[in-house]
Amino acid sequence: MSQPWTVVVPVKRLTAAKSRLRGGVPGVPHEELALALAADTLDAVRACPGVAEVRVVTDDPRVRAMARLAGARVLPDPPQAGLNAAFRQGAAGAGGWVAGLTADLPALRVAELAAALDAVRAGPAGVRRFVSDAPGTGTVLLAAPPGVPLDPRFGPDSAVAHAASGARPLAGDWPSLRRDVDTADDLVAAARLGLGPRTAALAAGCLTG
Ligand SMILES: Nc1nc2c(ncn2[C@@H]2O[C@H](COP(=O)(O)OP(=O)(O)OP(=O)(O)O)[C@@H](O)[C@H]2O)c(=O)[nH]1
Ligand SMILES: C=C(OP(=O)(O)O)C(=O)O
Repeated sequence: MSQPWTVVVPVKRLTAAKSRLRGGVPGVPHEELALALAADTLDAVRACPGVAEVRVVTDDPRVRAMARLAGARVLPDPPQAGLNAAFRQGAAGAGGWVAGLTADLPALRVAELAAALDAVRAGPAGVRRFVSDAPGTGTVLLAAPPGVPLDPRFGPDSAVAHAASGARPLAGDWPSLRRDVDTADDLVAAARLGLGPRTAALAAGCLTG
């Protein structure tokens, strides 16, 4: 069997996470919602064939507990260093195939993640690959083959930044993987695809649109 994947999932402190979503879903406590988005994302990653290890990088005690229950290994955030440093921390020493995934994919289908990871393996040797988000400007997944540093460039316009750094986009039809949730409208779009159980239990009845 070919080498399995390590998937790195950074999660911001819940008090600061998903600030663009804050107040966007009336009646739903914001930190519970941010936690549910991450929990549903992690459940899909854990269930994905070929994923041997999930590493959650966080400083948040509730996220830490949730991630451990979900079977992930938890690493601390490098102090004040931000998202790309969190990805680097998580990827350090992984050895084999490594993917970085955002934690805001509550509609994520296991089969779509598996298909994306398979497409990375089937592609050109030695090349980093990424999956852009639904609008095409951001990144939801960045993957590196064994021996190639992940070299994350997440942040504003990260699709362009990843391409400029030599990573190549993956073109698959993976709506649930590309549906990251930054705003209330994004959550409505994710609900149309089908939310994971944690997010659905909290928010499904509170969404309009
Ligand atoms: N560990 C860690 N994770 C981060 C950090 N910044 C962002 N993330 C995570 O990276 C992923 C993508 O980030 P964003 O989509 O910008 O999420 P966010 O920063 O919570 O959202 P906004 O506050 O609205 O920008 C999410 O899973 C965040 O939880 C960080 O400094 N440390
Ligand atoms: C973190 C990213 O963006 P957003 O916050 O828009 O999801 C990104 O796409 O790299």
